[in-house]
Amino acid sequence: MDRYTFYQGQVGSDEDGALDIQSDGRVVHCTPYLLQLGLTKSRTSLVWIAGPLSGLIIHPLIGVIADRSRSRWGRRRPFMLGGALVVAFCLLLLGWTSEVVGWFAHDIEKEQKRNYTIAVAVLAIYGVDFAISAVQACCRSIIVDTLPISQQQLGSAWATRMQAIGSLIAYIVGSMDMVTTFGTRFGDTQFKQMTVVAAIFLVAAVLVTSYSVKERVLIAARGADEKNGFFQVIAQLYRTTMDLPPQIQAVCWVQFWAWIAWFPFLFYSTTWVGETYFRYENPESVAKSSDTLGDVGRLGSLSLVIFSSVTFLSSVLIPFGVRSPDSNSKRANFTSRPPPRMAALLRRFKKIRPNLQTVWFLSHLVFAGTMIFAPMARSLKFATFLVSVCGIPWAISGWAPFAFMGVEINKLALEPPSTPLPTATMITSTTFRTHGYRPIDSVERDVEMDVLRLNHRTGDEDSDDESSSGAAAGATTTTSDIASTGELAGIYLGVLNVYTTLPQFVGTFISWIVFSVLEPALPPPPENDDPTQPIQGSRDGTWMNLDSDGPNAIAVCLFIGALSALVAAEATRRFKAVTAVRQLPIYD
Ligand SMILES: OC[C@H]1O[C@H](O[C@H]2O[C@H](CO)[C@@H](O)[C@H](O)[C@H]2O)[C@H](O)[C@@H](O)[C@@H]1O
Repeated sequence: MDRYTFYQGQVGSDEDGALDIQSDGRVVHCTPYLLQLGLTKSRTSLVWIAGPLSGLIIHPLIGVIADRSRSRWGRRRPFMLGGALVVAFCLLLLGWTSEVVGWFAHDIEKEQKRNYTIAVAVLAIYGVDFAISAVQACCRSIIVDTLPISQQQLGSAWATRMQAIGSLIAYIVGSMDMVTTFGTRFGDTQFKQMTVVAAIFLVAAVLVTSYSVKERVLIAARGADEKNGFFQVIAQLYRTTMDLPPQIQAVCWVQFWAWIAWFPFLFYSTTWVGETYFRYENPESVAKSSDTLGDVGRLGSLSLVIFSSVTFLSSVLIPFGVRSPDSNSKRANFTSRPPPRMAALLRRFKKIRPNLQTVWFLSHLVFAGTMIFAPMARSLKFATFLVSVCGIPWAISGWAPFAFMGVEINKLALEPPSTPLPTATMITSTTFRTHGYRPIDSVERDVEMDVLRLNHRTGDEDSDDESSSGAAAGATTTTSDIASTGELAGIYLGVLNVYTTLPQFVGTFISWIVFSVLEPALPPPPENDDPTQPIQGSRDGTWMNLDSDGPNAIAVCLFIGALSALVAAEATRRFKAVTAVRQLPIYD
């Protein structure tokens, strides 16, 4: 990997790491917090629907709006920064909800104050989720926008690495006793301090990215005559979703089936690991424990730490052993000159390296082959082992679809439009680092000189100076050698996110059916009358099925997920069949 990829890939994905700190933290720590504020357990699920809802609505909407944005600060940065500030504000509001409500509502009844506090906390969570979707949409698009096609795979791999680091930091921060370590300067509870850490990480990462990444200013987009109103945006989204290019459609379908597979794993694996221990290995310990729910969580958390570590290691190591989707390019094949003895070995290794489609295909099989054993797990060790192995396919599933989308989206910008469009895409680059932002009128003055050559630049040119670019018009080049414009990155990644979030609703529905059929008599874990006290597990285990001979609903959900992963594998195989490195003519 060269400096360019490292730099752009890493900073372009830094905020993904920060995102994961906040999103993992919210799942592990927010539910007890909301319960403590007095929200009933059944209603917490209505709160967590904010995640998929925002991904379904906000991610694609911001994608389209940012694609069309002609801001002098670039198309993605204003949304990233604005979104990050809203997230930071909402996170702090979430941490200090009781205090904030106390400032505004003095003379009201305790019960009413409690209701206001819950309402503000829930609003803050929705604020976090909706704003984070905007940040997520833009930080994913900026990778597609800025990296050349040949480096899309590496850029996505770095994003996955940063996410994995973010998850690990979240677990470490969450397991530290922060109040004892740092005192009460940043809040008098662990939860408050975690919101401060998450807010600082996110804003810092977005600032670093905004400062470092060269973003292009859009001067006039294809179809620039179209209005930018709400209905036009929705119409464009609808048209694009209904008329996806086949390659992108194929990636979206893989994602759809893969997320039906991942949904039960991501939502229930922690509980499943803990439950396996109490149900099959040591049922007597339920009677001894005064906090079964907490014990289940602790056992599950350990498995998640191992899972995250495996994900991190896989995301660091696996990309070295995988051929890029556009391995024809000079850049994709570039490696620094190794010592002669190593050279032959490396050449042989490069020849046998599988490509990304194969690795993605195998990752679904590994997930399926692992989770198919879930109904047979009878010990904590085996359940933890199964969860840990899934860290490998999880690393690949966070990387492969975005790498393919990055390549395909940028190839699209190079293809001749099927219908003549009113204006050309005109984008010029701008950066904080080298010369700061130019006023928009000066940008407009030199548009014609440098902008129209954008699609002709080769991926090997890092320079800001676009006038030095240009293959001869009419020549033929491989798509991989061409720099990206990411013209429609926002909208296509938004559509991919629709295919990521819809299966989460399907997954919720499947789980609901399975739980209703297999464990209908079980009440939910008991709620606590005193919200300031930790949740107590039931001594007789009534919320947990301790019948070791009966069907295990979570394991069945995981098994269904494994079957869906097999469908995802087949969809990946088909995608592989239609993927071929194309030779595109360069056109003016
Ligand atoms: O429904 C919750 C969220 O689900 C997706 O995000 C999660 O998966 C991503 C990998 O595809 C990962 O990058 C992210 O950190 C996870 O939270 C979806 O992309 C989100 O829009 C949605 O809110």
